[in-house]
Amino acid sequence: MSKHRQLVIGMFGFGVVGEGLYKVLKQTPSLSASIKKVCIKNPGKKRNAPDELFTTDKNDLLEDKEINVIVEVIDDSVAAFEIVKTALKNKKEVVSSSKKMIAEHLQELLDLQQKTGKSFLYESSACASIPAIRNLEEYYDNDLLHSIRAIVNGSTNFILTKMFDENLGFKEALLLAQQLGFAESNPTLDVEGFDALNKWAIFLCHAYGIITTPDQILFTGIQNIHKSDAAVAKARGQQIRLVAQAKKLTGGGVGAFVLPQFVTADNPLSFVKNEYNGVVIESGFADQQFFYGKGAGSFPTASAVLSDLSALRYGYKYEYKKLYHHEPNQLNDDIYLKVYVSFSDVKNVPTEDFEWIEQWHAQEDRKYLSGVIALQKLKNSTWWKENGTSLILEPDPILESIEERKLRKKSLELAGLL
Ligand SMILES: NC(=O)C1=CN([C@@H]2O[C@H](COP(=O)(O)OP(=O)(O)OC[C@H]3O[C@@H](n4cnc5c(N)ncnc54)[C@H](OP(=O)(O)O)[C@@H]3O)[C@@H](O)[C@H]2O)C=CC1
Ligand SMILES: N[C@@H](CC=O)C(=O)O
Repeated sequence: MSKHRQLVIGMFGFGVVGEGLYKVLKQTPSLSASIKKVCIKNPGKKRNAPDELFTTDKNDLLEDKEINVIVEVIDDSVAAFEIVKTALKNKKEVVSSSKKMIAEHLQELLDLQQKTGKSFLYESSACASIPAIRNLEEYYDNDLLHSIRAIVNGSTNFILTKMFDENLGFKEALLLAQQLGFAESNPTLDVEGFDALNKWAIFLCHAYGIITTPDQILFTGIQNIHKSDAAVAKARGQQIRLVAQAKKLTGGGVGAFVLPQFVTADNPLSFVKNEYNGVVIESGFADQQFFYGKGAGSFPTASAVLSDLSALRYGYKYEYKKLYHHEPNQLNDDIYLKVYVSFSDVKNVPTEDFEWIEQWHAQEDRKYLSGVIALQKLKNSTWWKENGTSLILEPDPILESIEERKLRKKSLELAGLL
């Protein structure tokens, strides 16, 4: 693709992101990109654009030879995959925001890119305005990426901020997130952690060359966080955030999960509020780096789509360097997690599953404990998301081995001190 190539865009979707891109493109004439046609679902809706721009026939875009780029920003992951597949097969470049679709079809999408040789870019799909994917792909093109911790869902971060900093109720906060265009059409995807999980599957591919499906990663959302948990966080001088985490393990592989976590005041994620996202990277020689920006909303998301369009003019493609040019990593679930669990009845908590329990607290109607449990045990059970039980990771939650602690315990027992 030459530097001066005109981008003729066929866009699917004219909602929060699509309309945002339409407005943003109008203000960016230097890009030499124009939207020729927009395919939407409901023809009866009033649109802030000329009627003749719209169609409900996908072939008006997919079969139009003049259209060389398809922008797919719809809220239906099944239809989105069909659109992207056909567009690539029809030799069009594609830009997409649909993280659910991408995470669920990563391998097929990789194969299609190899087969068709066409670009498929999706910077806006994870952390919206933060250029995280391209940085992981290009800048951290080595094996020194020790860990990534990130807030990748704007809606849940917005809800936590409104509830715990501004005393709004959960429903009120969620409604606001919906009205502001941050939440998914099905907000359960945000609240119960699916959206963060999908984004994390995309990050794992670009950071570590791991191709996984969302069902292989331990996760939950913010649905079970209780008022008493917020009180505990406050008393400790900490914040609760929904954190996605991945860490290269000394024994090999990468430990990864998406769970609520207590973050200490010195953790950069503690000041990420509202719909903002944040990504903390620990790497070999640079030590710690922090990326921060809006993770949801019309213009912030459109800005990332715009950047992908701009990259297309220069023929940019993801090379999936960690996957194709390095030894790809594997997920490794053989780790232990330091967890806080709050509950109303201890019979709902299998305390025998814990390696050890460090703290017990019994308040009037709500109790909590802090202890260490194997990640596998959480993955193979559901007690920690049922019966109003709330599980939150402690700060710095990963233990790669518990052997040392076990040995210490054994020697204390032998010395008669336990
Ligand atoms: N909102 C955000 O902050 C962000 C959203 N995303 C992702 O971007 C995508 C779009 O999100 P958003 O704009 O918020 O969603 P909206 O619900 O605001 O808009 C969805 C749009 O998709 C259209 N649509 C749905 N199904 C079809 C179909 N089969 N063919 C053509 N058009 C269709 C709808 O048409 P109609 O108007 O006729 O109903 C609507 O215009 C989603 O995948 C979302 O996860 C990614 C990052 C941030
Ligand atoms: N629903 C998503 C939108 C952006 O990806 C979020 O809240 O982060």
